[in-house]
Amino acid sequence: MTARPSSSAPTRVLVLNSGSSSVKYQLLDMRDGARLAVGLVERIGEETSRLVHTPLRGGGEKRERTGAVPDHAAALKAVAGELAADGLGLDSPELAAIGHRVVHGGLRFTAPTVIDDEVLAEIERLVPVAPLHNPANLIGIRTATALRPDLPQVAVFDTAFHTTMPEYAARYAIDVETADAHRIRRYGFHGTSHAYVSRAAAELLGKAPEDVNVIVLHLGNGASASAVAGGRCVDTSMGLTPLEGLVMGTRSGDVDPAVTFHLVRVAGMSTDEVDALLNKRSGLVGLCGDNDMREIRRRIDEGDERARLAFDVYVHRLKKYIGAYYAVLGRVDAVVFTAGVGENAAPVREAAIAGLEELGLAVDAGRNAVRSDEPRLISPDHARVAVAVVPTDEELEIARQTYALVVD
Ligand SMILES: Nc1ncnc2c1ncn2[C@@H]1O[C@H](COP(=O)(O)OP(=O)(O)O)[C@@H](O)[C@H]1O
Ligand SMILES: CC(=O)OP(=O)(O)O
Ligand SMILES: [Mg+2]
Repeated sequence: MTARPSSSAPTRVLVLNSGSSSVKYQLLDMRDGARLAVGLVERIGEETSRLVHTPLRGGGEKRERTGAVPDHAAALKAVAGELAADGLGLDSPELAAIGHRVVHGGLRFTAPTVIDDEVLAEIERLVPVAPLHNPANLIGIRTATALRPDLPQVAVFDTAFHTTMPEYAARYAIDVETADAHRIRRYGFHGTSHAYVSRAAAELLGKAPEDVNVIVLHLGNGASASAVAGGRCVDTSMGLTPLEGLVMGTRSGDVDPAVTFHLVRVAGMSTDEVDALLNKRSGLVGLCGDNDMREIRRRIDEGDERARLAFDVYVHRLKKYIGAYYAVLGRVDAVVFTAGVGENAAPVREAAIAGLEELGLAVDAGRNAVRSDEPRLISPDHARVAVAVVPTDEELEIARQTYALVVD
């Protein structure tokens, strides 16, 4: 920990990571970074919502509840109730702040920020460029503020880490005046994860972050790649919104922009319908009906051709970005896999690196098969470029940034 308060000051931080249909949360004690409770509410808005709450201190039992949770506000109230039942409630005087993941911070927010009405208004203004995420983040902030109006509420932005990108990487090749008038540029997302994982990868290599160049592949439901040179992001695959780049669970990633005009002009779809198609009915789910890589692997093992094609499209895109960012960086020290798919799906890692021996990249089958929560190398000994798996921890990183801001 960078900052240490006086012995009587509150030391706990609650982190809320509100996604489009889920809320993940962690309560941490920042004296040592220990997690006191973790949990998630998923499938918010459906009949089959599920809350899983795990207290790690205080002796409470892990609990799972199912049944409709209608919206994010209800989800957060349920979370507050679970924490209170373990004596870890939001009314605790030990709570120093609440840290919120905010997906889009535009050009203005390049660092963690204490939220006031004006910051809230700016996050709201950015809703059109993060339509699946910023509305959920706003509900999280408003609900938490209503429960503890006296506490600092801190926003930690997905976009912040990417603000170091050079202008030629951030700019789209469209008319400059139009782009500037509407603030159209590459912003990039998952930055908290890319920052945390690139630093942890340097540590795994026994080097300072300033001395290493890494390609980070964050493969969760949303997925993005980044090229990080000496600790600074120099390019990333997501753009104005979290729709561009890699193939994702339900999002298309890169498509010819003219696909949109074609669907509007020729297929007669509305703009909102195309938006929903590309964000919610594309990617793995659009290709084969499933967005969970576990299910896709199971279907492939049964000989399912559509699942095979979905996997191949996913891996092909990933391989293209590895090659592109290799070229952008010039020298690569490590290619690092993280998030749900990256940490768990050995066949994705194997297939993405296969055939890249000329680039000094290879995966050792035995190492790749190991399951672990620890950062680890999966490349063979003496490989020119390391290939690694580094579990991400966006919540810990958000807690650290939140706490550092409020104790100073
Ligand atoms: N054991 C596993 N094998 C393959 N894929 C997995 C495994 N566990 C999780 N995943 C994948 O990880 C995805 C979720 O990743 P996660 O990083 O938790 O996403 P998000 O934070 O965007 O909700 C799941 O949809 C699934 O595809
Ligand atoms: C920005 C983004 O895509 O986030 P998530 O992976 O949580 O959907
Ligand atoms: Mg995630």
